[in-house]
Amino acid sequence: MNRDQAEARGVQAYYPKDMAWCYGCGRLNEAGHHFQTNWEGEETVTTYTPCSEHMAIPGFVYGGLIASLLDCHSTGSASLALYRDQGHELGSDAPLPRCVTASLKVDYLKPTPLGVKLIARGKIRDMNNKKVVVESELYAEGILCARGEVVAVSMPENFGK
Ligand SMILES: CCCCCCCCCCCC(=O)SCCNC(=O)CCNC(=O)[C@H](O)C(C)(C)COP(=O)(O)OP(=O)(O)OC[C@H]1O[C@@H](n2cnc3c(N)ncnc32)[C@H](O)[C@@H]1OP(=O)(O)O
Repeated sequence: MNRDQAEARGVQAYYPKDMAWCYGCGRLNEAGHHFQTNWEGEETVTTYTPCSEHMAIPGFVYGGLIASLLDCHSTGSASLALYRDQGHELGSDAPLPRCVTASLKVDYLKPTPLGVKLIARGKIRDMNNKKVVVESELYAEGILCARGEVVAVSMPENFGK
């Protein structure tokens, strides 16, 4: 895969197979959302168009879907940020940093309409070699509908053990 293809596909296209099953962003999870996150300048961006099954109230998106989008957008952003900090860009051979969610906060500011493209835009607010704080805004048709803050932490070798 070359650099242009990498930018089109997002960081999740590079997660190793055993890490590609997340319901939000795992490319191998057939039932999942397949979110894709990449750089746009100094921001990170993830887009998704919810359909009727993602409904909360007729016409409006379920908040849990928004939280999922901000969650995976942020862990993907954290991987991208640590990777760039290590001097790598998508498409290089070095292994990607693996990040999990330690904390997820969402503020729902306005009802989010169904059936239109949602755009999550993230900024790296704080970072060290094992923790990244990502602040994000979620827009629908140019309207700011939600804000998120995620603390993403490098996945320990003994994760789950
Ligand atoms: C390429 C493949 C990709 C692979 C990607 C995998 C697929 C995508 C995943 C999608 C997202 C998910 O759903 S992930 C699944 C949901 N999340 C989980 O199951 C995580 C469960 N929790 C844990 O395993 C653990 O609590 C960790 C790993 C999150 C933290 O472990 P720890 O042992 O406490 O970490 P520790 O070294 O002490 O802390 C490191 C830094 O993080 C801070 N910190 C720790 N926990 C928190 C917290 N809750 N809120 C705020 N900050 C925290 C500490 O203060 C410290 O900051 P400082 O002193 O350095 O400043």
